[in-house]
Amino acid sequence: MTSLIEQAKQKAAYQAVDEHVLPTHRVIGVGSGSTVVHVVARLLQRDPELNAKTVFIPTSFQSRGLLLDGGLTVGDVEQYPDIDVTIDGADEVDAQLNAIKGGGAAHLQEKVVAEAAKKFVIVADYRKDSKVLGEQWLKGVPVEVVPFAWRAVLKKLQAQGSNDAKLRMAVAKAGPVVTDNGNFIIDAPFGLIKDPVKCLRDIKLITGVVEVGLFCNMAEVAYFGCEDGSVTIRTK
Ligand SMILES: O=C[C@H](O)[C@H](O)[C@H](O)COP(=O)(O)O
Repeated sequence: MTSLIEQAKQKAAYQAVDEHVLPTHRVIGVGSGSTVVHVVARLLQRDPELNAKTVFIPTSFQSRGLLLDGGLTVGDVEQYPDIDVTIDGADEVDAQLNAIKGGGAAHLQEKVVAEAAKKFVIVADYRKDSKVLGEQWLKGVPVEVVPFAWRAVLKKLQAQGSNDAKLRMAVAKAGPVVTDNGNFIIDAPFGLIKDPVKCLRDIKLITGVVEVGLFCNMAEVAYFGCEDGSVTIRTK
């Protein structure tokens, strides 16, 4: 039995692929996380001849694996800096389509692949749908940092008001989470983030920060799978 949450993720992902991945598209960005599993599943249901003419740009070790396991052709942004559309999950999305991402520590590559796309589409379940960031995602803003700078960055984040900022620790490994890019992650809660652009700028200006998991003014549309089986679409 698929859970309500899994069904919601699947509905949102399938509808977003159906409405935004067009037969004319040749380069598709694919985000990371558990909702994106359904995005790839839907891509694999397309006409195999169409998929054979398309290159898919992953955003993490995880999404690269999903694409390769499906027999799809993968590329990178160095080869394909012009992407037709990128579809990705999110940890939380506000009323203006700003998003927190990086719960899986993949937001650096995700942001590059989203910004390289003509259109950025978010897919999520109902738990991620908020008016203001910080309402439901309480773990904080994921901040990727250069390892040697982590303690200095942590102190700056605390000085910016994130008293509970913490280095993200690994689960099945002693020590910190190490990202696909060889960096560390600090999770920095800021309570309700009423001005995500300012929060993003302030954090990004700390030397040693590689990327911030705040995606502001990037998404054109978000698909939320709801508990009742419907899909809510929010556009800019
Ligand atoms: O780093 C991970 C990504 O930003 C994911 O897209 C985000 O955490 C959402 O993942 P999920 O679909 O598993 O909730």
